[in-house]
Amino acid sequence: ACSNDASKGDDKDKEKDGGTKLGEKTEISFWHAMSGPGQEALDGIVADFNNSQDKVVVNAEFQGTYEEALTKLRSVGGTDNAPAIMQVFEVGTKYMIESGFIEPMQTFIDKDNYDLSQLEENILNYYKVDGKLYSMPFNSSTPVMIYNKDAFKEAGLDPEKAPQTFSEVKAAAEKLTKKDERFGFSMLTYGWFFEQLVATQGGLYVDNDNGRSDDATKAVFNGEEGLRVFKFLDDMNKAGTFGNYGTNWDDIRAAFQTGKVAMYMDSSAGVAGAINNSSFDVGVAYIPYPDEVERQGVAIGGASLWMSKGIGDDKQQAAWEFMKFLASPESQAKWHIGTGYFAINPAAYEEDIVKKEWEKYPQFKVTVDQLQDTKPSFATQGALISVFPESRQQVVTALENLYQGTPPQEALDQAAEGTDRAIEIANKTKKK
Ligand SMILES: O=P(O)(O)OC[C@H](O)CO
Repeated sequence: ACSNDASKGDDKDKEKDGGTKLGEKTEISFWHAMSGPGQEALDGIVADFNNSQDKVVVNAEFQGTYEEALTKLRSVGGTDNAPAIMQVFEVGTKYMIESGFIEPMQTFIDKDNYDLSQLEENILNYYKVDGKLYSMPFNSSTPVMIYNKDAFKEAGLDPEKAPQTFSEVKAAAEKLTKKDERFGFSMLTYGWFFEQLVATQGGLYVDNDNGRSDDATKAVFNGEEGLRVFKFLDDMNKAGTFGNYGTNWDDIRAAFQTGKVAMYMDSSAGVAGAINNSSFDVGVAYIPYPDEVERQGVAIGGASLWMSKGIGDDKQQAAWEFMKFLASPESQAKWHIGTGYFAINPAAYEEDIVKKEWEKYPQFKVTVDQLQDTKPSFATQGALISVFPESRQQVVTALENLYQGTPPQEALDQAAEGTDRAIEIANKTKKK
């Protein structure tokens, strides 16, 4: 929670939550997990909001990665130390809904008659559960494949034509690999990319329509779609064309930007950084898919904003005002060009600053096209599981094991079994 001189000695104005009431002003805290260009852009928009009016002060506080931020939140959720607003990654959605410490966003949407139709439908579809919006979409991304166009030219590949299928990527990776100098392809050891490579084949992650028709009871990502992904990675790893940079985003991004890797998977939120920090031409492409299937598209990634329950009307109203400001076309235009995250409000794409940026960097538009080309289905809607963060960790371990030599099916099955156990425990606890 915040404190400053103006609030000292005025304890009766202190309300519980991450904020303090300062005379006429309501001060609230906003926990987020944005670093790098995301933090810079976010701080700018928060300052815009604070300067745009004199009733509310928002304090943006960085809490580490999505995983770290959620862990911290779990320890203070529902207490006086909880922030008024928290950013939680998309796979925390079901956990948050069931947490008991949030105020559903729908309450404010209904009260305010807020026009949801101004927001991107694909994004709302991800976050709507039983027709209700529990959190406010904010930073939405999809994965993309980013590549070094100069390296393509040098290897005799067409820099304007990125490889699309698994076999095309593998063949390009062969050509791009230079012993002791450069790997052809890489992917962060992160479950999100695996989830997306399964979804683009129309594959489900868990049963019950990806946990959307009923609570999931079982992982199904170890079927043929998941296996194709693990084999794809295994083939390149064995061929020496795959660079393993572990689990840290900064490491893989640095490897790309210093020319040690020619193609890699990133979030669309990594596009601005890749372009600005590389001394070569950067290409952005759709994520690859297996040759034998039809591409289905991608699921929404990123995070949404949640409001704490029990923090008093003033704080909640202040949080709602800020969320509406964030969703405006002006804020979303700044956010999109500063990061590569989508504009959750597509009217932002009509803003001059976006049009100019797209002319200069057509790479940004690829991310929007990929989302708009996506075929809606339970697969591309993304899975809903209360233990998703735990399941992701299982997939990380499976990928690590794969790179160490565990056969693809075996590595995958272990992750599926681990996920099943976590689901079973969660479902039992819920029933009690
Ligand atoms: O890095 P982001 O914000 O694009 O998010 C990626 C994943 O969706 C996080 O769960």
